Amino acid sequence: MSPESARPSERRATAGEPLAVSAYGLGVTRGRTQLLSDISFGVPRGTIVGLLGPSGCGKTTLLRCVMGIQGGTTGHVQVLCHSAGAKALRTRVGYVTQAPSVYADLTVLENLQYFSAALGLRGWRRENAVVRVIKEVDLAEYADRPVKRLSGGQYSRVSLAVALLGTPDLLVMDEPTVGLDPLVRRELWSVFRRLAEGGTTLMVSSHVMDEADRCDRLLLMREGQLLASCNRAELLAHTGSGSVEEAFARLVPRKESACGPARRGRGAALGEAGSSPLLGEALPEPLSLSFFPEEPCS
Ligand SMILES: Nc1ncnc2c1ncn2[C@@H]1O[C@H](COP(=O)(O)OP(=O)(O)OP(=O)(O)O)[C@@H](O)[C@H]1O
Repeated sequence: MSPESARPSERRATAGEPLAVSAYGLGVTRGRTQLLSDISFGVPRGTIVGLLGPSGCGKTTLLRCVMGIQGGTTGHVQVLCHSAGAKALRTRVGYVTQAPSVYADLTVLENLQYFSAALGLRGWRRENAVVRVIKEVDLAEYADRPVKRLSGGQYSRVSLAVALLGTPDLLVMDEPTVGLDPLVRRELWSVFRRLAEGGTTLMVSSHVMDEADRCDRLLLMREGQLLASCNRAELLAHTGSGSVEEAFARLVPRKESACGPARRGRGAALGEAGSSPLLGEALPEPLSLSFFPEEPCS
């Protein structure tokens, strides 16, 4: 895998192209706790969007909303022109959860055959899908090895291979690189970039801010709220920062965005400045840049 292939393209969506994911006024309440508040953003197709924020800020909850499996939600989430969780999305959206979702006692091949059968693939379609995903994640030489005898990075690639079986248009990944060493992380990001170049849209969560360098666009979160929705260059320019980590720190205490008011309207992050559900402190207006005219889904 070439390191060059892992470079973000800063790709921008073509005007008029429907977004892969759009969220408007998304909120999540569990019991008396508000986990997400008034989150709005758009994900252009064929891009890698990094969902970044500290542990516990709500990344998993937000990704579960995109998958349509989160309870207690308000607002709207559209995925590939369907409501999140719609039956039509089953083979079009892949989900890599934080917890391992493959069988440790089975080999790579057996896992892939099992999950492709569960997807309804039969005969040559199943065989083709298995061969394709093994190639996509570079696991051919480990195909006959039980998953429990793989390294952390190889294990993550098996989960990714399972998510790719249905040829998803959107891949949602919850901290896929957590706990992996820098070289393995780099390899995985090369796989993500290759997938994006092939047209797949990727939403990848991480609490490691330097992973932002690998993404086309960023969603920065804190305390259940969206701080920013823009690309890395815009974020750095508008906060006058040298790194995403510094930009994040600068955004948190601000009451107003230095780049002017966040845009409002379709496709913009619409969150209101207000009270943090978890800390009770005021959070700033979200920084919301470079939004695209969205073609309505027909
Ligand atoms: N069912 C629930 N009821 C109440 N609170 C919950 C529930 N599920 C999660 N939470 C809380 O919601 C907050 C957001 O959790 P979430 O798992 O989405 O965060 P995260 O950013 O993905 O964290 P991490 O990076 O550690 O995985 C946390 O404070 C968590 O304790």
